[in-house]
Amino acid sequence: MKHVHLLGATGSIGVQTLDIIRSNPDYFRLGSLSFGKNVASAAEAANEFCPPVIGAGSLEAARELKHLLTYSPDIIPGDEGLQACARAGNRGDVLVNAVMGRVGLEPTLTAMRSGKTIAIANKETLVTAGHLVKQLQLETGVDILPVDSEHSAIYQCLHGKKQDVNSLILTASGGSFRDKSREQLQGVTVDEALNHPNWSMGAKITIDSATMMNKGLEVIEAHWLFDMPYEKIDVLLHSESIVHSMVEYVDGSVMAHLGTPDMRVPIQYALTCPDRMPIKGSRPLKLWEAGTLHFKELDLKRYKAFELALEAGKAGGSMPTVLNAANESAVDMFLKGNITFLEIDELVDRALEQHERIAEPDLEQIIDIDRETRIRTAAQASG
Ligand SMILES: NC(=O)C1=CN([C@@H]2O[C@H](COP(=O)(O)OP(=O)(O)OC[C@H]3O[C@@H](n4cnc5c(N)ncnc54)[C@H](OP(=O)(O)O)[C@@H]3O)[C@@H](O)[C@H]2O)C=CC1
Ligand SMILES: CC(=O)[C@@H](O)[C@H](O)COP(=O)(O)O
Ligand SMILES: [Mn+2]
Repeated sequence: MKHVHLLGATGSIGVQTLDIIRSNPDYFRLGSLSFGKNVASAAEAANEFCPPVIGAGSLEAARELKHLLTYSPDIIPGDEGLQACARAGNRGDVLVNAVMGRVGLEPTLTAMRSGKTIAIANKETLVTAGHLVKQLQLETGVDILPVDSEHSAIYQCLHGKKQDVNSLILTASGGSFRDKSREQLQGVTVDEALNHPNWSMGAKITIDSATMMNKGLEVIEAHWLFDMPYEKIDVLLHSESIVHSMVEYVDGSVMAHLGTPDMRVPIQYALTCPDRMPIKGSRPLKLWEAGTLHFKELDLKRYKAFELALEAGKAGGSMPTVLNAANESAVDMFLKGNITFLEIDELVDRALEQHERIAEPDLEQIIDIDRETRIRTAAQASG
């Protein structure tokens, strides 16, 4: 029996993780869950799985939840709630980090210190402080397993090997505006941006896919997860999202991972690997139904956010922290209708330009830089 602790249980990845736990009651038990604001969904999940520890986004959410529960778990509000989930249970348990944003950083570090395996969907944590996560992984020896579809694909293609690799090739769908030129992005709406061609995901990552920031964040994520220099990480446009990513080896062989776009596959693999289990309701890939698969080189001028992310990743130090904080802040403002789609890139660009790079920021510095960048980005948008 594997005990799973789930950060972000009410989100897109969280709900699909619960689906896997529900389908395999003999293999998995929920040790704790966290949620932000969605009290109704959290109550439903809690009453079904009865985890003894629950992290709530706020005191108000914690109070509301208590009235809806049919049992009496420990309910801890605020960031301390995420930390309580990260500490709950025993060494060897798994923490599925499916919370959105850099708020996932501290609980990841706490869960690692408490000896948990980390199944990480929360890419913002690795972008913000990849070097700290990596350092702690060396100290604790815990496993960090990818949930993000591209990274799960690469993990499976690498098959435990790191040598003899020419390059990691991440595929990118192109997002909701892939058929538009940069000029045509003037005046696009939030609803249009949220209309991803292949995946149904949370709002923030869907906007990141539309700007192509998502792929930039994923390159940085791959750098840390697979210990791979940026020169050996490529991105290829692939409109069908069937080839989830590839590894090219020194003899020219290319290993690819294929499947229908269904996040339950990488989520479950992170929980069962190296074993595999069937997934109820998941459609196996029929290549003849898919027909032709398309691949195209990425135009950096079209996807400015991707270029900014790549530069920040290569510059290292505190630059990726700034990239992520400015992007989270800008995407939030776009979703609220306060800035235009094209202003997202502009605000991230400005934040990076204004920042004086720190080579090896510690946790305290990272938290400060993250906070200051968000404040500055919001001020610049309204100024
Ligand atoms: N969705 C997908 O298919 C994929 C997602 N990812 C990554 O996984 C992560 C989650 O994405 P996704 O599931 O789409 O996101 P969602 O927006 O659907 O869900 C986010 C979850 O995090 C919670 N949350 C958000 N902000 C806070 C906060 N400040 N404090 C506590 N909890 C919070 C939300 O709670 P509530 O809703 O209750 O407010 C919700 O449970 C992201 O990092 C994303 O990049 C990676 C690959 C694919
Ligand atoms: C499902 C998943 O892993 C997302 O990160 C997905 O990759 C987004 O698609 P694109 O960023 O390629 O549009
Ligand atoms: Mn992805």
